[in-house]
Amino acid sequence: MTRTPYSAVAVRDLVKTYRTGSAAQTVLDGVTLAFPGGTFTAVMGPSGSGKSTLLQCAAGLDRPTSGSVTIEGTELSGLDEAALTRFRRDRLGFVFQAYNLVPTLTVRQNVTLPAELAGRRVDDTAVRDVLGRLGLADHADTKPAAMSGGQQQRVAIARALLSEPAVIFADEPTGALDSRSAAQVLKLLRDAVSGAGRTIVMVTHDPVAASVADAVVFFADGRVVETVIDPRVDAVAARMATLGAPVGAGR
Ligand SMILES: Nc1ncnc2c1ncn2[C@@H]1O[C@H](COP(=O)(O)OP(=O)(O)OP(=O)(O)O)[C@@H](O)[C@H]1O
Repeated sequence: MTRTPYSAVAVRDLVKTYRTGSAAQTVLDGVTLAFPGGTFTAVMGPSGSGKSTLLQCAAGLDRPTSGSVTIEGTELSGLDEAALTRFRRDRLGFVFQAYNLVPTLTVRQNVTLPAELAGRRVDDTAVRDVLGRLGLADHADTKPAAMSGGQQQRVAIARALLSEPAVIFADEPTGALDSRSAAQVLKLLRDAVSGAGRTIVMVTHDPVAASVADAVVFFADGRVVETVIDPRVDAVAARMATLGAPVGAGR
């Protein structure tokens, strides 16, 4: 059966303006994008072009100045702060460059924390299954400080996957990793889309990471300049070069 594509995340006419004193900077300048359900999209562009701001607004971590964000049919501007926090916790997963693990908690405690905060029962079998799939079966009782960057990022992915989120937002998830760990992390994200039907939106500077996605959205000066479907590493690198971005920055 062919699945009908739908927009898991849709942003419309998104504008974000920052004011410092009397100066105003428009960081998102009327962005309209749809991220289809069950797909993996990379967002690329020069430093300062607005990628992280887009991700933060699309994920309900920041409010746009104007425009709308709809996730799985829910319009975020209609939610007050408490409802937005609940929505993020229940429906979204996050993976950041800085893994954001709690250092005093074990791997098992870290990955079950969002569910526990949400008052949901955590199924032990599901925890074991996810840790096993991510190659962390022997680390359930380890604390993050005793793990490599690649392992810590896999814990962050396990934490994101355990809540069975509709959408996973990732900001430079491989930015701090060596190429071997980065490849493992990208494969796990790819499998979450191809195997489990998750939707992923990932900001990256790395053409290799972007080539794992189904599509790349290129940003410049707060606007979408191009979308490439089935991206290849060389084509992505070439497009980034024309946008004046240093390719593979941060790696
Ligand atoms: N809270 C804030 N207050 C003021 N300006 C901000 C704030 N957050 C971001 N900016 C500005 O918005 C612009 C876009 O930032 P953003 O982080 O979205 O870019 P980016 O494309 O993700 O960059 P990078 O690739 O370097 O991470 C930058 O000029 C930044 O200084």
